[in-house]
Amino acid sequence: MSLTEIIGKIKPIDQEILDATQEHLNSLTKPLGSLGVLEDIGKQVAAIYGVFKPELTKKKVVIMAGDHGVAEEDVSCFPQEVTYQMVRNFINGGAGINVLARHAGAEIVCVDIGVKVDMHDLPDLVNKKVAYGTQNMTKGPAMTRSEAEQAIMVGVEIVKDLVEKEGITLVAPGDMGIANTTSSSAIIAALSGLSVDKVVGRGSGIDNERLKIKIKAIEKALTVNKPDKQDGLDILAKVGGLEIAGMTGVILGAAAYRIPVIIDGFNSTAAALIAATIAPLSRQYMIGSHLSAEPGHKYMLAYLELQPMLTMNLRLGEATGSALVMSMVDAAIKILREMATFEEAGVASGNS
Ligand SMILES: Cc1cc2ncn([C@H]3O[C@H](COP(=O)(O)O)[C@@H](O)[C@H]3O)c2cc1C
Ligand SMILES: O=C(O)c1cccnc1
Repeated sequence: MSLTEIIGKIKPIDQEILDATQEHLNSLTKPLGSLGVLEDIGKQVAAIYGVFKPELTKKKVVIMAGDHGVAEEDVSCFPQEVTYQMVRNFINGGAGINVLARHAGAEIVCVDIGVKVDMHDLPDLVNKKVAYGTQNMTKGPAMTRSEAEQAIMVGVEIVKDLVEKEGITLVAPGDMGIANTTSSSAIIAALSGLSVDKVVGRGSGIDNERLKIKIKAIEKALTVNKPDKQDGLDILAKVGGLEIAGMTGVILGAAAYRIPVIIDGFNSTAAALIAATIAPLSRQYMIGSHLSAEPGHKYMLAYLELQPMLTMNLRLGEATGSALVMSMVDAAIKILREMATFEEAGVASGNS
């Protein structure tokens, strides 16, 4: 399937189910709207599935791992080897996301979409390598347009298989790629026109001196590549990353195959920005999770009109914030299925 076909497959969520679910929520034993965002999520999820009282979710975290050529500009405080070392950690079950996914009752799949080295000794790692890392975006495009498209399709195909073969009903894309906050900052700067110093942050924890280097690198990448803000694929190819492209594919795949997708922190929201630029309807399938400590994240969420449910100073990525809100999606569904109406419970309803 091509990217154009996938975009064409994305339809609006089911308005009739949305309205019927709203009516059902209004009939439950509570003041109107008093379960707030939980009601919004319940409605959205029902309308995504096109099912009045949906079943509980089968959840999957898809971690995309890729390296960044721009790492050679000294923009991160960790060496690039950490990308593949963390991949090993994901497979062995020891990373933050492994713990939080287990806590949420979700499974994990880890995909090598662009790590600089091969890891043939990890049979559980899904090998979908598009390239051995991106090029240094301060010197030219990070990827070709065709590589970016190929990496998006990796994410799409993975979600398609998970939906069709494993019956998953909820997905969260996660990231691993040293220096990827440099790319994500460039993406929001390119799209919003905000100055780089507003949207940049310390990523994995750089000091003031490196922060200046990082700002310069992003400014240079934008000047050298001149990404077209109307063209999501152009921005992605020029200043994005392979794992960001893979996450964009997971989001577009979720929208095409009609399951909700939880958007995590700075890097997965950068992927969501690209997805929404390429296919605006995909926005209807996104659920916000948390507000990252990375300062540019609030601009991304505002751009997408996504509401973060948690503010916990998380700044890890890997879909850790998404894993934390999975139980809220389950809770929203349980409200739809299990809560009594005024009539059933013999409770007098109010009048406004
Ligand atoms: C051990 C470790 C585990 C991580 N898991 C996610 N990230 C996150 O931090 C990195 C981005 O920060 P920067 O742009 O400053 O390099 C990415 O790998 C991202 O996935 C990690 C980073 C580290 C060091
Ligand atoms: O918010 C995130 O996802 C994030 C922030 C810093 C570093 N890596 C990821």
